[in-house]
Amino acid sequence: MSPYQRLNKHIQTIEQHYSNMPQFIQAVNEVGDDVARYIQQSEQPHLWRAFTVLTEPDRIIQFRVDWENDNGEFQSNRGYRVQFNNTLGPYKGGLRFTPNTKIDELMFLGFEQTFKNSLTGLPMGGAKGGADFDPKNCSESEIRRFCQAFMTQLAHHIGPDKDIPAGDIGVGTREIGYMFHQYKNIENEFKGILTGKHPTFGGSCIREEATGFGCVYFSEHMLAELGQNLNNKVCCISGAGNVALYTAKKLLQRGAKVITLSDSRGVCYFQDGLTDSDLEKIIEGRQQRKRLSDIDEVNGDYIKDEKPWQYSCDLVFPCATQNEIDGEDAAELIRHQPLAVVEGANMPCSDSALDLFEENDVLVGPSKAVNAGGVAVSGLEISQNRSRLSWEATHVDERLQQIMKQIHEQCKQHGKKGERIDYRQGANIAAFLKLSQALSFTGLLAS
Ligand SMILES: NC(=O)C1=CN([C@@H]2O[C@H](COP(=O)(O)OP(=O)(O)OC[C@H]3O[C@@H](n4cnc5c(N)ncnc54)[C@H](OP(=O)(O)O)[C@@H]3O)[C@@H](O)[C@H]2O)C=CC1
Ligand SMILES: O=C(O)CCC(=O)C(=O)O
Repeated sequence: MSPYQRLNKHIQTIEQHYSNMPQFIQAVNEVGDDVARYIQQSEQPHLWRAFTVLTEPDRIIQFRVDWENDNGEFQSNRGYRVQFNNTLGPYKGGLRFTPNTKIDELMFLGFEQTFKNSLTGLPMGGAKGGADFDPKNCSESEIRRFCQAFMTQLAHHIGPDKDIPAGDIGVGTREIGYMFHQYKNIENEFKGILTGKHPTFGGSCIREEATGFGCVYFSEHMLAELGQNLNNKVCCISGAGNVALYTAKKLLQRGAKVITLSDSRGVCYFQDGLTDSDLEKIIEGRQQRKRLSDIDEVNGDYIKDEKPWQYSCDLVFPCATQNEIDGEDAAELIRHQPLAVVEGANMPCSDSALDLFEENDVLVGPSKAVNAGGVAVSGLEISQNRSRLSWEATHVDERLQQIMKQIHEQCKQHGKKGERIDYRQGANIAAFLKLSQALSFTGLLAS
């Protein structure tokens, strides 16, 4: 059997074994296509074994989270941590609190995180976790009690040399603060067991902004390859959370025009462009846990049940959630011939959307490269915690810019297809080669 056939057989095994995990299979297939082609073209058959290791999680942890609501009633939720792969360093990746959080989602995110973290060049393995908890329907005290109960269980499984979680959807600086405090209470130790902490107690400057800022830095490198820049570019952003808002902030600083933000209920359209003052109000509203539709006095029109993909724009920044651009949305976007889709969220484009973008020559910046700035600054937070230092914001931002530049370089190096750069292939192969090289020294690849 050729290595290519063995690899395909392995993908089939994954599809059978994890048949109830469509998002995980989607992510594995997406990387697997590029890896299989690379193995065949480079005639390095031994590498297929690395892919089999990298597609099985090291560990899946599930626990019950019991917490008390404001009526004094006990509630139970499911908490998870998928420790996907620690070849390059301690497990690292965010925690997500949404009512729909399930293992499938965390498996795909842990798998992607392993590849993403490898691209940063920092010593971090990949993981993802969370709970099927809905902070939107809870009071602040209930959220705090949930975070404490969640950490009481998670604390058994994490540590500065073991696994260092951070935030993701539904988990921001405030929730990280509640969980960090609980860990201290349990262990009586001030340890860097979470990143995304507030800078007053060990968090890194710029971590909150890092994912969004990093997306924009990456998009600037993509545009530079086309001899263009961000000035006056019309941009559609989805989402109105951490990634979306700091993407918007940096885009405004660069002279771009942002015409949309959105949430799970609709889109806010800014015909004349989002202003700094609109953005400040939205960031403030978010801190008060307000919905986008409830934030008054901004110059945008909120349109219920609509997505941002109907508007003509130069750049598309999906920054909300996975598979938020399906084939139909992609067809709608293509009508306006955008220059690029820059994936701020993890895996925001469905397979059919990606196929359509490729057929129509729309560049796609893949999430594992584009949004790696967040986890990269988390990596810098770990370094600061280890050395008991706090770096200035300008220093962290410079490091972030360097890291995004070198991620773009890796995509370019491994993604060249004639005159064009296939960023997805570039990111997948660069990450795979780094991981497989490290794995080759562990003895696990011996055949
Ligand atoms: N935070 C980080 O540092 C990083 C985040 N990411 C990824 O970026 C994406 C956004 O995360 P983040 O900004 O942190 O999360 P937040 O919780 O801060 O914001 C999420 C935003 O997305 C919207 N949203 C969530 N689900 C849906 C949906 N099904 N349809 C439409 N909109 C939706 C939310 O709207 P609503 O309020 O209505 O639910 C909200 O506006 C995720 O894919 C995450 O994994 C990637 C790298 C790092
Ligand atoms: O900062 C981190 O550790 C997590 C970031 C994250 O969850 C992601 O990159 O998707």
